[in-house]
Amino acid sequence: MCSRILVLLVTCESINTTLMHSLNTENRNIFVIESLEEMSGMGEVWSQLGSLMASIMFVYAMYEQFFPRHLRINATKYTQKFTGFFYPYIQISFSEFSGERLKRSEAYTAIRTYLSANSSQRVRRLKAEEVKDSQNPLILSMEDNEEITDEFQGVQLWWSASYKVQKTQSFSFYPTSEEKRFLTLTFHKRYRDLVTVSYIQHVLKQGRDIALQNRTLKLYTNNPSKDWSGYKQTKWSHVNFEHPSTFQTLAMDPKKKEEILNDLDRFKTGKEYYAKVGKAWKRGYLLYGPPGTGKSSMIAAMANYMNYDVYDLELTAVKENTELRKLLIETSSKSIIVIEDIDCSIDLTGQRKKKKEKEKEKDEDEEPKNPVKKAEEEENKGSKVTLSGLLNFIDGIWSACGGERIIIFTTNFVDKLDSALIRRGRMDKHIEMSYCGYEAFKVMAKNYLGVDSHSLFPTIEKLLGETNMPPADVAENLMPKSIVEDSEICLKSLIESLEEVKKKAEEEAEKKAKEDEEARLKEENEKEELGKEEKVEANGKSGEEVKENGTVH
Ligand SMILES: Nc1ncnc2c1ncn2[C@@H]1O[C@H](COP(=O)(O)OP(=O)(O)OP(=O)(O)O)[C@@H](O)[C@H]1O
Ligand SMILES: [Mg+2]
Repeated sequence: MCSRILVLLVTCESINTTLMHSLNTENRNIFVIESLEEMSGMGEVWSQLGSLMASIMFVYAMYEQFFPRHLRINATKYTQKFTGFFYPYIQISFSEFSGERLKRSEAYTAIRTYLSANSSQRVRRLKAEEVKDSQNPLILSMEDNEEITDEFQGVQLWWSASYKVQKTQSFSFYPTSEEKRFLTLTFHKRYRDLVTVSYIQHVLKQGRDIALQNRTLKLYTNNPSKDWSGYKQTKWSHVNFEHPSTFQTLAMDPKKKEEILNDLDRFKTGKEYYAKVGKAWKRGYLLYGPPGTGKSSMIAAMANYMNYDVYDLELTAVKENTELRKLLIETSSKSIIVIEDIDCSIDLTGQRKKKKEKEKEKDEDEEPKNPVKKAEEEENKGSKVTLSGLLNFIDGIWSACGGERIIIFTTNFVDKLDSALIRRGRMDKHIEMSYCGYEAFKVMAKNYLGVDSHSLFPTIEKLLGETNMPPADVAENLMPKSIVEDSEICLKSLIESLEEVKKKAEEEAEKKAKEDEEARLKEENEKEELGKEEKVEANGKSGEEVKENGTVH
């Protein structure tokens, strides 16, 4: 008995780590069962065990109390060396906080996420925690002192969660204690290289990927620069991005859709490729087309597909190029930066300038304004972002900070844009969002009405070929207006609208042809008149010449 106590005394420092794990191994179980079989009866076993425990507690308390600290440290050191001979496992611990408890360790968070994805089926005692910014508001992780067995390339590893309580050093009437949580990975020493080189990387990557998958997307918009200083300074405000548009719901030519999806896939997995060719890991899309053709819906579908945040940049609220750069630096990677209606946002063609000048003239003619209001207006007008500033924003040296970003411009009038802005390399892919074709209609009919085919489809196909109706209008017609409306009523309503649009277009075309004809006739008349006048003038001149010379031919 005495020898048992001594052995336990020597190993008591490492009892938490070693014994916990050893008890789970087969050998230890066999040892315990054999020992129990040796004992004559259960009562005897319990009484012996009780006295043994009491002795251990007593000796351990004496040891803690009276053994000098430096000797204890040495004892621990040698104990660990001693147990190292017999204990072939290595342990790595990952603390919850790194440094001076300032920042939560990213590795800890990633591992916890990885384990929570694995633990919910295997562990009996689970802890539910509320998490922010995740699609699953509750995550389940293993309770303290639980253990999960994981397998990697045929090797078994064990994860356990535990904590150490530390008394704070500060003087206080209410002494508090801090819990230092950590996760411990245990594995056989012969797999040291595999675990440290590959397994940990694998766990961290998986954990980050799961977190990315589960996070809620954000929609950011830039604040005016007067809000950038002071307490709670933020350049971007955000809300959760919950747009339901996806590539399934987006009505467009299937081939075009496929092409865009392939392009996005290539971009997402192209980190090495971009590094190899020496390009910043970003891609620009220009979406152009008439209103209501799905440009904004396409952006939302892209964000949902890529699982990227959206930064909706309102250029008119940005005063200078330097502000634009600051905003760019504050964006995170895995994001889509959007500038909608780029032609209206910035002076790209000089038109806005002209408009401004006109406005100014108009203002001058009007009565004098309240000075405060005038100052406010001046401030609002004062966007000095230039084309070169915007070009730098897109592909200047700063744009490479962070990587994995998509920049999207949308416009209704692609011809208005400066060619420097939309050249390949800046806007790598130009996507035309056009009026609703038959293929796009079929997608919408499936989404809105759940029908793949109908006897009215051929009529609609013909009418769509003869008219220009944006998908937004088609969608409006396909939406049942009451609970009793069925698909046939909706399709008929669409046909009516299409016929109306066709009639309107024909009338307009007629009107235009008439106007053109009138203009042509007017021009011809003017030319004729001019010709007549010239003739008269020429005749007059020749008469005067005759008078001057005094001769008649
Ligand atoms: N291609 C499409 N597929 C599915 N729905 C569409 C499509 N285009 C438009 N819609 C519908 O029309 C609505 C308006 O479309 P959206 O805002 O995407 O058009 P837009 O091209 O951005 O217009 P604008 O140029 O005026 O900004 C959407 O909410 C959607 O319901
Ligand atoms: Mg839009």
